[in-house]
Amino acid sequence: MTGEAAVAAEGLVKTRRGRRVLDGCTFEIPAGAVCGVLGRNGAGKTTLLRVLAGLTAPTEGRVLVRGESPLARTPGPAHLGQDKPLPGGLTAEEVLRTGRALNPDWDEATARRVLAAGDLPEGVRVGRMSGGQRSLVALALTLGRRTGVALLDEPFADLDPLVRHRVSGLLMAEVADGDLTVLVSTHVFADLAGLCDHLLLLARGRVALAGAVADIEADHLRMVGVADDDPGHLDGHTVVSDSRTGRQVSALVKTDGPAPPQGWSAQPASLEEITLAYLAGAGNKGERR
Ligand SMILES: Nc1ncnc2c1ncn2[C@@H]1O[C@H](COP(=O)(O)OP(=O)(O)OP(=O)(O)O)[C@@H](O)[C@H]1O
Repeated sequence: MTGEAAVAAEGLVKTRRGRRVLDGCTFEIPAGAVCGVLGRNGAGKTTLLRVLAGLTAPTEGRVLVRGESPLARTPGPAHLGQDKPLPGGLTAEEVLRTGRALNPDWDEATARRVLAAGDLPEGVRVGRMSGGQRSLVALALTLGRRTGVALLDEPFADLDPLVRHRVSGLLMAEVADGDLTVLVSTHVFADLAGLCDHLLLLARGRVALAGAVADIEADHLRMVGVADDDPGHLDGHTVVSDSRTGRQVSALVKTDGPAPPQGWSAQPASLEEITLAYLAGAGNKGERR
């Protein structure tokens, strides 16, 4: 594990009630990346983001955020949890004032840009806001904390489409402008498309796929051909997931060579196709890879 990555994990295990909910995760995310964290329900995304935020310690292995253990960093990385706790009696303005008072490296301009994405009514207390409006205030409070790494757990879940679009644009601008790395978990593929240049896919607490989106796209193909048996490998290409109609097989493969096998056609696969193939493949072919 190099200290140069913005976020890194090595052999990370987290057990809950004796069960390994993170099971040997190793990955590195470079500075300046926007990394989508994907996985099925219960895959371990929230647990991973909480470990990276320093809110809970690894059971085994270690994580580094900007070269340090998040447990040793004060303040820890900016983290937006799914519960988004906020004092219901404060207005958005008062929440930002509190953020400013508590954080020496407070970034008022960014916090205000996030709030402005939602056209919030003035003077309304957080407790009387809609769910989406409250989420936006929580996101403003999180991104106002200039810690270099933002860990966002389903930040878009209850934002309307226009606010999602604006917040995505704002995140990309923040990353392009400065020294920020973002990890963002979501179940909605459309939230990630265009926003993320890196991907971390978790399946049952393990890293199923990680890396730069461009590399992942370059490394996978959709191959179609005829086969009698389920293909585990196609001339060295590793089958991630396949489906069959009669004898015709359509396989999503991690390509290890330039040419498809004789009689098979190959075409590029979209990131969504690749991700879905890994999610499907992890359920029934995990041992084969
Ligand atoms: N405090 C806890 N005590 C016991 N088990 C827990 C606890 N927190 C999480 N888990 C378990 O850890 C596993 C991973 O949970 P986690 O919330 O990290 O998944 P997730 O990928 O974020 O899921 P979702 O997409 O549904 O939010 C689940 O099986 C969950 O039941």
